[in-house]
Amino acid sequence: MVIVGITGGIGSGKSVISKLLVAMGYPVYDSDAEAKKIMQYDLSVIKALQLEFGENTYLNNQLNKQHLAGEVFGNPERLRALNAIVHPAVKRDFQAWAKQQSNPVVFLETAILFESGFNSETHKVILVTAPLDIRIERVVRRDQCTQEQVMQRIAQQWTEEAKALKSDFIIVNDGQHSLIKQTEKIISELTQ
Ligand SMILES: CC(C)(COP(=O)(O)OP(=O)(O)OC[C@H]1O[C@@H](n2cnc3c(N)ncnc32)[C@H](O)[C@@H]1O)[C@@H](O)C(=O)NCCC(=O)NCCS
Ligand SMILES: Nc1ncnc2c1ncn2[C@@H]1O[C@H](COP(=O)(O)OP(=O)(O)OP(=O)(O)O)[C@@H](O)[C@H]1O
Repeated sequence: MVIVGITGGIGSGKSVISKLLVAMGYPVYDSDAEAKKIMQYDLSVIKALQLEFGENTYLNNQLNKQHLAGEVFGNPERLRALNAIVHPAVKRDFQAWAKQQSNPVVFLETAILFESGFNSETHKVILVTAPLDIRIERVVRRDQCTQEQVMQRIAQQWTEEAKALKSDFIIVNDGQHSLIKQTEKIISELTQ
């Protein structure tokens, strides 16, 4: 089985590529979504988060995302503490998921593949890129948040240049290049 990482900064278009791959029949592990599920049901993770970030980390038993985002995205030390609680559980969950897959090519989508060290799980990496101003504009529209909030997250992520050096394929998602053609070309190389 070939495990292919899909990475790229916030708003680059990873989820769009993942949706294309799912439509083409490939299994994709969505780390953001799975991390949220783990933070909602894994009792040891829940306890550790409450201890570190206070009781209001959960409101009516639901993860208080705004509270956590406010705590960590302007504060690298607090983000490290959050990552140290959540990432090991996500890694275990991904490994269990990968074992259950029968497709010879599967994908792991995460914005922070290299930052988190999850690239140790992958054989190949696809980097999705888009100009910074377009990424910010897309996320502001998608999440109804401010430019500053997007910039805070970008500040916690590697630059595209640093990620490109460690990636095998690059998909340019600037609205000018066909995503389907670029994805199909990569799939044909991966399956050759
Ligand atoms: C703080 C939380 C609750 C905020 O939730 P929210 O719905 O606002 O954001 P969401 O999780 O959908 O992430 C959106 C984007 O933010 C960026 N981002 C999220 N987590 C991180 C992180 N740890 N480091 C850097 N950027 C991050 C990514 O670009 C991601 O795609 C959430 O981001 C979180 O729990 N993060 C820590 C877990 C994590 O690292 N998840 C990502 C992959 S495992
Ligand atoms: N080529 C495009 N043209 C127009 N809109 C786009 C394009 N690519 C992505 N978008 C939109 O931009 C937003 C960000 O894309 P997407 O959610 O795929 O990014 P992401 O890399 O998964 O972000 P995150 O790191 O936050 O999870 C979404 O609302 C998406 O629909």
